[in-house]
Amino acid sequence: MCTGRPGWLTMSLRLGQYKKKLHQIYLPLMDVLDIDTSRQIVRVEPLVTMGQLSATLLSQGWTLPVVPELDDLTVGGLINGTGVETSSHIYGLFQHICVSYELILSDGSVVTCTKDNEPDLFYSVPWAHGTLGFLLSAEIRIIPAKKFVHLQYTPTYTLDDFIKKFTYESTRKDPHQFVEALAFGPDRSVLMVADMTDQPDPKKINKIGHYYKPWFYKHVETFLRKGPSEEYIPLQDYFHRHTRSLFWQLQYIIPFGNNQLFRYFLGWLMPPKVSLLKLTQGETIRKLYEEHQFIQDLMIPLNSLKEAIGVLHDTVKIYPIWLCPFLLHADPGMVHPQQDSGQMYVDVGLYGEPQVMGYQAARDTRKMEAYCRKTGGFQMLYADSYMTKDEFCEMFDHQLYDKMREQLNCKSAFPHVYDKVGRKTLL
Ligand SMILES: Cc1cc2nc3c(=O)[nH]c(=O)nc-3n(C[C@H](O)[C@H](O)[C@H](O)COP(=O)(O)OP(=O)(O)OC[C@H]3O[C@@H](n4cnc5c(N)ncnc54)[C@H](O)[C@@H]3O)c2cc1C
Ligand SMILES: NC(=O)C1=CN([C@@H]2O[C@H](COP(=O)(O)OP(=O)(O)OC[C@H]3O[C@@H](n4cnc5c(N)ncnc54)[C@H](OP(=O)(O)O)[C@@H]3O)[C@@H](O)[C@H]2O)C=CC1
Ligand SMILES: CC(C)=CCC[C@@H](C)[C@H]1CC[C@H]2C3=C(CC[C@]12C)[C@@]1(C)CC[C@H](O)C[C@@H]1CC3
Repeated sequence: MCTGRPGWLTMSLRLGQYKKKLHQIYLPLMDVLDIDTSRQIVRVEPLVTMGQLSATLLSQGWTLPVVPELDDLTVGGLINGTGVETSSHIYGLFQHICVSYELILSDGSVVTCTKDNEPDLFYSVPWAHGTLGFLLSAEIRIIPAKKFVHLQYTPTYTLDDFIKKFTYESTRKDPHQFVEALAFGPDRSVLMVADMTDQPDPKKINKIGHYYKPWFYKHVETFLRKGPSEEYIPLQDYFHRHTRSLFWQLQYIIPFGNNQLFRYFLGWLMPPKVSLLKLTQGETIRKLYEEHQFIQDLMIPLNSLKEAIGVLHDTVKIYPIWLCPFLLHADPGMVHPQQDSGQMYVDVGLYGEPQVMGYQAARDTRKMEAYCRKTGGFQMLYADSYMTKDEFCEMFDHQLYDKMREQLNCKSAFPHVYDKVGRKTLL
């Protein structure tokens, strides 16, 4: 079985060809069920999207501690896959802000698991991609929101200076609420730290969410020339700052999309729905993307970042690179740090056309996957994974997952996670 959500509607690169062979279960569950401000918990159904949830919560003065960026990401996808954002250096991944999951298992029974009640199930759901049961609802933590974020930009001009500042901001004892960086070259980066506030300086307010405003990453790049700066951005605009340009993917789809005239006259049409692009894609465009675009997030220990930037420069040379630190909690499950306590990792996001000569998608992605395993890191599974099953099992800890698959009679009910996300099975 798998969910009946069509592959073109999802925010992953794949079209979900496995769905054709499996029995599809339709789960039209798209409601925000309850906002309990005394417990600071929101209860939601799996098809609730980030755009929908953040708008609902913000109107009441609340927000999720981790708001993954793109509007159409769903709670179900983020729990059964994973989610990360610029507050993750404090709170961890999307799974770490979840308190309970209500699931329907292969035998039709409904169970609610938390870290204290059915902990094995609770810890094995994230990253399992719906191969242990179907999610019916989840309880997620909420925190008070403010109206603006105070965002400070610091350009750096050497890799060493960048690594020093980024590591400091990611690991300091009194951290800023949001930490992010964009690397525009091996030696040119802009570090961004931000905090929520209700008292913006009116002269420094920048409503970056307006359709006619420059794409956010282009705006950030200007600080390499202008030097350090600060501004106040409405919180909702901040949460969805990379949505309008799909990070920097829109430049390949609409190369003139950031042109001032285009933005003023037609900017309100942006971004095109990812689902519409997927639905209308066609085989030629799909192949072009597969062969000429490298879209991957590598989640590696922070102390490997300097080396990783060098390796990525030699292997794919794609800029900007999205850098987002996150705390990997020492919980059981598919991903955990190599030490007994939480460890700071960094999501290294590459979304673009490799600028190296002779790039070959399968060969070079496998090279990056091998490098990722070597550092003790892992790959985000919305993207294409070219690993063999043995390599996949080396990257993701299958101990608890295998135990739960056995215990819950999953083997005849759901495919193995590798068979859902592995590129080889789609060829
Ligand atoms: C574009 C869009 C934006 C949205 N934005 C928001 C938002 O900002 N905030 C928010 O909270 N929600 C939002 N939603 C979700 C919306 O609130 C829900 O879809 C809502 O349930 C729609 O109500 P409806 O009357 O159309 O119900 P329907 O879509 O008809 O039904 C909703 C659910 O209730 C079930 N249901 C219906 N009747 C019964 C019955 N008699 N017994 C048992 N179950 C039943 C259906 O199976 C379905 O699961 C949005 C949805 C869309 C499509
Ligand atoms: N900032 C971020 O963190 C970003 C994250 N992403 C990634 O995008 C993906 C989320 O996209 P989205 O379109 O929301 O999700 P998808 O529909 O792509 O779902 C992702 C996986 O979760 C499973 N799943 C979804 N809902 C349920 C459910 N109710 N019960 C059981 N399994 C379920 C799906 O199973 P099935 O195949 O059976 O449908 C699928 O394997 C995640 O993998 C995430 O990591 C992408 C961009 C940014
Ligand atoms: C911030 C994190 C962790 C990830 C961001 C990933 C996004 C940049 C990609 C997620 C889904 C991707 C898709 C495309 C572009 C890049 C993403 C938005 C396309 C729109 C590219 C054009 C194709 O025709 C369809 C793709 C669908 C998925």
